[in-house]
Amino acid sequence: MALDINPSILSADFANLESELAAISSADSVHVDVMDGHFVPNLTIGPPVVKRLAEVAPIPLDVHLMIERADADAVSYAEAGARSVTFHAEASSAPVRLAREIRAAGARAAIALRPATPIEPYIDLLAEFDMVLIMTVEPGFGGQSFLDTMLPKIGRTRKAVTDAGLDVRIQVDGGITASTIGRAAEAGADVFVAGSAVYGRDDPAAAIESLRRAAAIGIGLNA
Ligand SMILES: O=C(CO)[C@H](O)[C@H](O)COP(=O)(O)O
Ligand SMILES: [Fe+2]
Repeated sequence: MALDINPSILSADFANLESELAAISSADSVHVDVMDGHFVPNLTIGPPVVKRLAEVAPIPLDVHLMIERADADAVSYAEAGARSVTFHAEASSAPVRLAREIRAAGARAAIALRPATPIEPYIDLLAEFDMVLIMTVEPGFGGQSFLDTMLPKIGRTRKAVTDAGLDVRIQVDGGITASTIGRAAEAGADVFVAGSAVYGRDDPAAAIESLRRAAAIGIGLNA
């Protein structure tokens, strides 16, 4: 099973994003947190900045939308060049239609669940998605502690994906460090977002490698 490490630029230096992207070129994708100040109490960037990031990034963009107007605005991030566009289940009134629109615009579609949102209502929709994001903190800010209480939900999601024979990635986001990533991998996650555990370190490339090793150990591989 491939294990992807996606550093979050939420913890990067926003005045030097091009060099911050170059520093994580050994990662699988760069995680871009889009916040609108309504769905979450924080405000970041929008489509024009995402478009420029896609033009200069050495690796693909994994865009995580924490926006209220997901149904209206998500497609513009696919058009801006994101490889994958993740919208929140709580923000969409028509998640199947929106996933199809994102895919039709050329990106992968993913659905995110806040900690209090169960996976069960979405199990029958999984074939419409390329990835599910299980939030392991309340969305809005970097640097929070990993919620171990999300491990059973990761496990139930892995079981549903396996039982249905689907090729759907399971991403975790929030509080991922070399100490927590193994538990998330063991529970069934295979795409790991890490902000402060990469950009909060002196050597982001070394931090990515130690996350890779710890994730592999979590699923019993000797990396
Ligand atoms: O979506 C997010 C917050 O809502 C971020 O991607 C996440 O918090 C990354 O930061 P850290 O690894 O420091 O927890
Ligand atoms: Fe995120």
